[in-house]
Amino acid sequence: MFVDRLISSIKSKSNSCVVGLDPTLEMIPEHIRKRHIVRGTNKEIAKAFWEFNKGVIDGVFDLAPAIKVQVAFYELLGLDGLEVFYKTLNYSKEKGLITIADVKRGDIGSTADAYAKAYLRNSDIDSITVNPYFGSDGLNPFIKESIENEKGLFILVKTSNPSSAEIQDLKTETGFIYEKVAQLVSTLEENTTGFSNIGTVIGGTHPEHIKKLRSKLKGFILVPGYGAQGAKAEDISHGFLDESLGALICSSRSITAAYKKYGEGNRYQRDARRALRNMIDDINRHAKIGGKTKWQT
Ligand SMILES: O=C(O)c1cc(=O)[nH]c(=O)n1[C@@H]1O[C@H](COP(=O)(O)O)[C@@H](O)[C@H]1O
Repeated sequence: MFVDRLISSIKSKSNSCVVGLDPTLEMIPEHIRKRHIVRGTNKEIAKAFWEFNKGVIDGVFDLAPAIKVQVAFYELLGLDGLEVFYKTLNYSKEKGLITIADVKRGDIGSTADAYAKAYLRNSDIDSITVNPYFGSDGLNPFIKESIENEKGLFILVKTSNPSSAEIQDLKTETGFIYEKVAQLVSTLEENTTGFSNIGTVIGGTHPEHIKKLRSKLKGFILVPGYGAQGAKAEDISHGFLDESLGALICSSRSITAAYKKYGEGNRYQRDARRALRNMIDDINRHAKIGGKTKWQT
């Protein structure tokens, strides 16, 4: 089961922090840009992204339990970028990391079925993010493929961005829209004992939402927003249950571009590692259960 693999990775690394690999040209250190980019073609930029990603993975794989790769940054470079997307997932798997392909897919049943098969039958992908806006017939193909392939899902419930309230916080007669989504997810999880393979996404920028929903959800909550978007460890702590499990805290730019804060581009691996260590210490200090911190780092 996906969730067993995830928990085992979290326990072996003693933390729940996820590194996001969302490269942009501006993020790539000078020495890597110089090596690959002459004319600025997609092929050249893709080569630079690959060297950068590989370097970050080499710098953090023994600390982080999981990696999240957001597909948009690779789609931007067409086929050359997509090749790097899949190579990055493959290399992360080789390094023993749980992989989250952040693809945020969702559609009518037949199309959702194709999306679900495309990602959940890929052996380098352990889990994906899913958009629930199509309702249960759009979600069912993802559930089916996740069960058949023992993969995980993270379904968007309350996103981290400021305007998420425009739709997700709208009130219906029987509750807020985000609550309806959480309810729908919990019906999909009905028959599970322990943690479910079907998780959710709730932004760390919305601690009250995490607090309100944690006990109603059986899966892990993927919590983006720590670092660049301003979510704090204390905000996120509501996502943890017994044994400091239940939340996966994700940060992308604050880890991969840490060298811009700490020092030189040619030390980006060391600086990504340092930023991740700081994040782990900070999150673990707040992952308290009954006043006790489970993990000492
Ligand atoms: O599903 C996600 O990962 C996600 C959901 C959400 O509500 N907010 C959010 O920021 N994300 C993703 O999390 C990452 C955040 O990146 P940083 O702000 O650089 O840490 C990006 O890949 C976003 O696409």
